[in-house]
Amino acid sequence: MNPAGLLYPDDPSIKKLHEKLTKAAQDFNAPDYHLQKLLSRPGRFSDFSLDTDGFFMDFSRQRVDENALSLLRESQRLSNALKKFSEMTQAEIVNPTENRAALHTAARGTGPSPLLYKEMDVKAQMQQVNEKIEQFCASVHEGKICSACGKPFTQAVVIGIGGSYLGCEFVYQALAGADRKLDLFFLPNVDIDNFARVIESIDKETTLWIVISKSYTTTETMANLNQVSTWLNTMGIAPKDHMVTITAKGSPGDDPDTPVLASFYMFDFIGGRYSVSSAVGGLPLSLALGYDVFKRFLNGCSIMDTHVLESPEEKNIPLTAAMISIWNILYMGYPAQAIIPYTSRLARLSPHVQQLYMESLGKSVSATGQPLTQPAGTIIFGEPGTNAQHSFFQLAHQGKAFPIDFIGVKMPGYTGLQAISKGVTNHQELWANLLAQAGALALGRSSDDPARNFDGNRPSTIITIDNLEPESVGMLLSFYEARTVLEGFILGVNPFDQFGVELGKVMAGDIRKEMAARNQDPSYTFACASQTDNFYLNLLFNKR
Ligand SMILES: O=P(O)(O)OC[C@H]1O[C@H](O)[C@H](O)[C@@H](O)[C@@H]1O
Repeated sequence: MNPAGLLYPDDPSIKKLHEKLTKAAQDFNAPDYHLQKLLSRPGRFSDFSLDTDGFFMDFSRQRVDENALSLLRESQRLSNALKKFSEMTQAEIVNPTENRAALHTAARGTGPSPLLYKEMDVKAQMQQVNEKIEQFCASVHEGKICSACGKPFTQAVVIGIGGSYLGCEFVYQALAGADRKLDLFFLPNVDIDNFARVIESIDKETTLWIVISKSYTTTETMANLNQVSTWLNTMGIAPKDHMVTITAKGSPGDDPDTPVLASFYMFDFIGGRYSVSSAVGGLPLSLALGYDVFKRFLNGCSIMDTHVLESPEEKNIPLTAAMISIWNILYMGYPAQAIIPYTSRLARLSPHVQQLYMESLGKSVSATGQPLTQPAGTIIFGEPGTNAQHSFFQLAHQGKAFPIDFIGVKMPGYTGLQAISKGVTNHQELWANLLAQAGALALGRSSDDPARNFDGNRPSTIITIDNLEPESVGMLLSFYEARTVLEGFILGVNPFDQFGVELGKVMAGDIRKEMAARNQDPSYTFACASQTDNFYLNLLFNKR
């Protein structure tokens, strides 16, 4: 696989293109390139918006023009990004540092059938897992599988962290309406107050615990598993009667000698942050919302995957979003990107994309280990609108500028009684604000009073989806996944490894040993800890 990309220009044509893009960005310093001017050009809106199957993206308020876009498309071609995306769906090794394929797209049926990888029929294996999920959930919903005291399960708690919870939590919050079958809670953090909050919210007699960990070695998840098991035992409930596991084949959790109600496989060729369409999302979402809802969600993901595979460059929505993101980071110099969904049901989208994007693209070397010309990635953050407007939008309008993805939903989830305030419904008020913010950021407004002056020229994209049905949410999730992967391929980095998270874990292990030694021997003085750690360990143990 050719790893060359904009940040690893191991190719004279890419080097040259990088220079052209740098020069093209300089044009935007001229007054004629202010968004006020760009937006008044005929055809700006229609030429700078795309749609597919109810998913609409308007990038007319991004600081790009045809010249910049055509250069960015060249970067796609020189790095073979779309070709690599297609190879990814066909089980090619796109994760070279771990010598693995990345087959999250196969989990929703995208790619050839049969799809062979390391002598395994990937889709058939996934189908088996999904059938098991369907049967298990039906038995729980019918009360055939029930709690130790014979009552039906009414709640479930996911014990998992990072990719083993964030995507699932996002989709659950997006889709959970009044007709949910079970309430879902999440226990990601090793923080004991996370545990305390969960047990305050559940009925211990009717709660199913879902342990999700690909490696089954993640410290936080294992500590929480131990905490929950110890707690259940003291309540007289055998953990095995209230627990299921989702883990990789051959992990320490894939152990027939430690029985649980049921266990489901996740696969090593699907990374945690890409895993919500596997059993990681499949089991909790099917328990909470029904297996049919999960299938419809997968269908939405697949519609977007197919759009990426089949659309030409100029019509390809995730590709265009990836190119604009690269443009904003590398050439326009913006320090961060915000995701602002105008619906509280998408409140956990930005935390999910934070992991998806920052863990995938926060790299300092190319896919083959060569130093990059500059570190890759950017900071992603976000809150739902209009809340965000009343918190950090001052900075967006007059302080350091950053591009924003505004996300609007045509139909809200709640369709009951809607009061009218100032002549509009709450949902319409939400939309009035979304449109106003994108307009105000782009156009600005001049004032003689410098404190009240708005320069404008601040970029944003508006994305709209039809509703909060599973298909629409699936398309949104898959859009951000594809955007992230394509961005990685264009830059020349590996979007599927995450070695950057390891050092902190190793150092936590050393500190943990110091703590354990003190727990064993109260006179132990943290002999092996650094001067600084010594201070904090004394603080913790002496509770000063
Ligand atoms: O599923 P697990 O093996 O428990 O991993 C959970 C998470 O922890 C790791 O540190 C990684 O940073 C994440 O990518 C991963 O999703």
